[in-house]
Amino acid sequence: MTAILEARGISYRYPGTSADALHELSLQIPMGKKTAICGHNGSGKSTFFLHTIGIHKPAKGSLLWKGSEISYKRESIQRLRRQIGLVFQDPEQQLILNTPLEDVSFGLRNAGVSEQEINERTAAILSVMGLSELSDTPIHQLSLGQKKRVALAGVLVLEPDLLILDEPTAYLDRVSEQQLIEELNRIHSRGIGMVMATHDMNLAYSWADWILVMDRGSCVLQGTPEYVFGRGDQLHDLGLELPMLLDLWRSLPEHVRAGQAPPRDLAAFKQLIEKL
Ligand SMILES: Nc1ncnc2c1ncn2[C@@H]1O[C@H](COP(=O)(O)OP(=O)(O)OP(=O)(O)O)[C@@H](O)[C@H]1O
Repeated sequence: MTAILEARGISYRYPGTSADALHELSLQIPMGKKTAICGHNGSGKSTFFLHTIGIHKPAKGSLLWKGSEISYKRESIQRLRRQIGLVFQDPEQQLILNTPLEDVSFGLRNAGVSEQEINERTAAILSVMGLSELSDTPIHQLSLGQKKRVALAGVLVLEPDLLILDEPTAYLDRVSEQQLIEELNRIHSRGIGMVMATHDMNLAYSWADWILVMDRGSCVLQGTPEYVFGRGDQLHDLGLELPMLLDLWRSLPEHVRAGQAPPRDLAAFKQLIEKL
């Protein structure tokens, strides 16, 4: 497996606290895959993400981007931020201007792109994200799902090599979640690697092709969904549930499961049941 991003034994403690938020964290984000980072509240997912774009600097250990150690010098962090796009959990932290059009074009303007290209790229991404009709609507009038889309558009317009999403489906209803996942899959099919932090084990199971599990600032499990979710007892001890589909699958009689891989989505599961 080739890693696009790798943490080697990084530790970090927030000023004024008495415990490490990241503790000798080592993990690998594979190139071009859809990676889910799971772990309960406070396990260090967001803190790790903030290290990847240089908002925090590890007290110990190193981070490697495409095989080279990240130096925390100003120019290299600026370069890194053009290649790694981080979408925060709370869009309010990300959106700074008044309308989707202004906000999405801001990053391009900052990067010194010509006005004509800014207009073209902004219009294209707003259209892809279904936001064209809202492009001049004041951001404070948008729904949370719409704001999340604007934040994602603002990152995507910069054409990052790796997209990092912190709990992108948090507080979205099922329909908005489904739309967002379909959009992410379309983006992934254009060759952009993705990392998503999520508490939702059902989503991690159906969406990701690589899973990392964090606990108390360390990565305690990493591998394919089959490998990680095959360790139900360990997940249980970490306070994480097995995905519902896998649980249901395991309750089917053995002769039904024999020689078959567990279905990863509801449609595949329904097909299997219909055959019974
Ligand atoms: N600004 C901060 N100041 C002090 N401690 C912090 C700060 N942000 C996070 N922490 C602590 O660092 C640890 C890791 O938190 P972090 O937000 O990275 O976890 P997380 O896995 O992203 O959690 P969640 O799933 O709730 O978003 C927690 O113990 C948290 O209390």
